[in-house]
Amino acid sequence: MSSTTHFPDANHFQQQSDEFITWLSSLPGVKLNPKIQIADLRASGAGRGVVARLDLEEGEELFTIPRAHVLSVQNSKLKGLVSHDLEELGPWLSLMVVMIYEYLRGDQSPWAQYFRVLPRNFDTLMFWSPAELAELQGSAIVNKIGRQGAEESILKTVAPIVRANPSLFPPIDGLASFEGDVGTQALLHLAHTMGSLIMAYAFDIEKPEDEDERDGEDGYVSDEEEGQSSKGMVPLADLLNADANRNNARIFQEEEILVMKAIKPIGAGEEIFNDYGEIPRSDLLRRYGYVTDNYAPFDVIEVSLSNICQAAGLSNADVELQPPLRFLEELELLDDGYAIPRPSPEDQLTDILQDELLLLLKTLSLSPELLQKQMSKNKPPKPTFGEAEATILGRALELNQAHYPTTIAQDQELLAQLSQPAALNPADTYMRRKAMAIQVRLGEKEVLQNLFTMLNNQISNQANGTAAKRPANDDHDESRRPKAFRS
Ligand SMILES: C[S@@+](CC[C@H](N)C(=O)[O-])C[C@H]1O[C@@H](n2cnc3c(N)ncnc32)[C@H](O)[C@@H]1O
Repeated sequence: MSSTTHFPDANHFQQQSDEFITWLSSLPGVKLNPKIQIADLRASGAGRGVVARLDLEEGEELFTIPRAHVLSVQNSKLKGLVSHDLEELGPWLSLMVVMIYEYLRGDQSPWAQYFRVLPRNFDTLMFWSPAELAELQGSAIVNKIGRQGAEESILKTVAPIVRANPSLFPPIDGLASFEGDVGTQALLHLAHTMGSLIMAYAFDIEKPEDEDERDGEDGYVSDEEEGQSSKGMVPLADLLNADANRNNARIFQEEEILVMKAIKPIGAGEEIFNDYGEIPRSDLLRRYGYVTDNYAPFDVIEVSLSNICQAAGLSNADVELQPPLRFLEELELLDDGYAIPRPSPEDQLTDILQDELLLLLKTLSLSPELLQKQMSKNKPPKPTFGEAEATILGRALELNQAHYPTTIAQDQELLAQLSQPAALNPADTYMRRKAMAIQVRLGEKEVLQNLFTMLNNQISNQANGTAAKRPANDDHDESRRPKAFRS
């Protein structure tokens, strides 16, 4: 969400938008379609956005920004002023250093007007207090925030450059330097601000032949970032909000320019939306600090390896100690956790369970003799999904569910209370974040509930099938049947 509390000098919000557009229009090569305008969407918690003033046709150009005006490592003069090779830091941290530099230059920066429209406070999970994060208890997202890792990277790579060049990075807020505890905290805060802007606003700037995509990451730095295209802040393009499948515009990266075009007809008064991707609400909250119901179809739950092992009766999930795990690890088919998406009504369980998860469940269901046989062949078993596998998965999901302190009904009631206009004051950070956390955990519990229903159906269908085939004198023990999974 972005309301008044997120922006510097929020009393001059409209004036800043106007000055930003005046500045941007004055830059050589920039083209702005007069049919669009920046809108103040703070009342709906969406900060600034771009709306159509008049009807726009599919394919119509909304604006053009030459690559030279992108706030990036390539375009900032910092790279010529420091002895470090900034690009070696990777796309995230190099842009972070450049943004700290440009921000600290104040009015001297070519992007000064741009910084004035960017928020300074965020609802991304990096900034949540332990009490706020407790509202997400049970969700795997809490383990993906990566604050500690981000701070280690900042202190290891960004801080030495900043501290070695005090004339380029003058300390702020009356500080003597970015050294010592206070200086370090100020630098970390600045770095987190820029890191969060990069996470929620930056584009991957492609070399013309690359693909356009925003990548996944923990903290601000992904493991796979080497060799990626660079990141850049694209003025105006990043004022477009997004709302799942409501996207009606897209950026096209050409040789010298970046062009935002309508990809559908857009009516006068409609908001112009970019596409941030099919992101579960947990991850949307982590990266962008907001949620909307339209992202609910992309919700996922994540079942951990340790819950699956516990559900299968293993005493621990230690790869060295558990032969089925060691076997899969050696085949490079073992993960720490497995995401399961929200099923749509037409999905079968096996449509939505990843192959690696099916394989793990199957392997854990094998008798010691059959496991030994597979191991001697050095081949994974065929990942069929029967009653034994469904039972392990169901138990693992029950363990997942037990981590949430509230029920679906309680969450629904809390959310209804918080949705009352009197209860939701945008200036009340805790309540705003709590409302978003409830939507995330409620969505995950709904996914669990759907999965329990599907598992119960699968188990009873299989049991009925087996019963139909069973001879009349069969002494099958009913008590060994799995109990129905309760949501
Ligand atoms: C790329 S920026 C878009 C411009 C932003 N609204 C602003 O005022 O600076 C992304 C941020 O916009 C906000 N945002 C984007 N789409 C939104 C939506 N549909 N509803 C609420 N907030 C949204 C979130 O705070 C997100 O981190």
